[in-house]
Amino acid sequence: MDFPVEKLINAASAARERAYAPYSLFKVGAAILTVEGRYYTGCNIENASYGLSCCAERVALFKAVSNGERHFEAIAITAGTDQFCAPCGACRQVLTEFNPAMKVFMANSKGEFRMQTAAELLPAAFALMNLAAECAGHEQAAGGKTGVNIFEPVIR
Ligand SMILES: O=c1ccn([C@H]2C[C@H](O)[C@@H](CO)O2)c(=O)[nH]1
Repeated sequence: MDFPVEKLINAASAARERAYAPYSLFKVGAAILTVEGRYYTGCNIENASYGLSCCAERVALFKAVSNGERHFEAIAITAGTDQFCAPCGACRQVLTEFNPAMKVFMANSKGEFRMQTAAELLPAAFALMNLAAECAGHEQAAGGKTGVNIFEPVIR
């Protein structure tokens, strides 16, 4: 490992302290690391309208993307429990969008972890290429003027 996993897990643990989880009382923290070595953290943020709650992983990733980041190396997740905290299906999809090879460190309260890549956690993910046929139709309808190259990944 060419980066300190402990540091990433510690950042996730610190972010967890700021979780807003008055409904589930289940606090989660996440920390995502860019390929250039920058860290962004997130915690889960719940809502009285339960379904609007957002997971720690997506908060961390969206903070990073909105700050101009697109290239991610790894993410750590902890719920401060004995179990290694695994990302939910929605978060797996969102992580995979930016890097299927992203290392996902699922940590427990002791700082121990299990690691799998985003692609291992979400095989056969829905992706940009699945939109290709549909996008091609739009491109044709627009007379080839949408400027969207559907055959180039958006993020690389
Ligand atoms: O990986 C996970 C799993 C769950 N949660 C949040 C969603 C909800 O606020 C609470 C209970 O599911 O934990 C996360 O933030 N990340």
